[in-house]
Amino acid sequence: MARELTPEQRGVRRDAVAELGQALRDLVDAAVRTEVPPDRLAEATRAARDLTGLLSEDLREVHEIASVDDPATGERWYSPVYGPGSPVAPPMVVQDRPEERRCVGRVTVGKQHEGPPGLVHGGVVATLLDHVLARSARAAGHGGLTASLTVSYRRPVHLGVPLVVTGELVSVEGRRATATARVVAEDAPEITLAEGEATLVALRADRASEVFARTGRDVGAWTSRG
Ligand SMILES: CCCCCCCCCC(=O)SCCNC(=O)CCNC(=O)[C@H](O)C(C)(C)COP(=O)(O)OP(=O)(O)OC[C@H]1O[C@@H](n2cnc3c(N)ncnc32)[C@H](O)[C@@H]1OP(=O)(O)O
Repeated sequence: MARELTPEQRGVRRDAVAELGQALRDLVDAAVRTEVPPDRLAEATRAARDLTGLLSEDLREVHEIASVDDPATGERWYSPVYGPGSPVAPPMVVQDRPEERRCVGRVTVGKQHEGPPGLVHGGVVATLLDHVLARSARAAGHGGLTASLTVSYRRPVHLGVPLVVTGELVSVEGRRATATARVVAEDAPEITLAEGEATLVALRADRASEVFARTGRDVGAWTSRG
């Protein structure tokens, strides 16, 4: 069952969700970096279980869209990439530039997303690329699901370094769009650390109704506009 909020209630809730999200990201960072003794870990475990109990007093079913989200535009407050409320999002801050068919993400990746020591996990790099690839197409009016994604890892991507992740819509043919993306360090933009290319396919309206039926909402953002 959808939980409808007035715009004012949604604004208040979004602020609270973002504050909790930041507190939880700080907690996750501390959890993966701590070297406190086992008795302090046990104490933290008890506190974490208490917190889970508090938040579990009212939970959404797994397909239910959050009351702070806007399914028509596709803004997700718990997105694992940019969601202000997500404890696992880096989070990337993304600016849409539809007039340039581009979007630009800024992010600094922390210890919880480490792969090789001191480096960002390759799957996380692919996730960041996937997001700006799909988003550059969406921002230009060609929303779709990622049908294929290729990633080339050119240089190691270090933790704790401000990154710029840029996606660009290259072409559109019917329901199919092609986009390219790259990751650079903010202070060395001429060196490509990783790059990606994706085919995004907009769902036919009848297929979208089927795919998103379990949300119980009208989800328009991944559907063909044609
Ligand atoms: C503001 C917030 C922004 C948020 C951004 C969110 C980013 C998230 C992006 C994702 O991660 S999406 C999640 C991962 N992707 C999926 O779950 C997709 C799963 N796959 C499918 O649902 C279907 O395979 C798909 C919708 C992609 C295609 O099914 P269709 O039945 O619509 O395809 P169809 O066979 O009719 O082909 C339509 C066109 O797409 C092309 N196509 C289909 N699959 C392809 C493929 N794998 N590679 C390349 N092209 C492909 C196909 O050739 C054809 O081209 P043409 O129209 O030119 O003939």
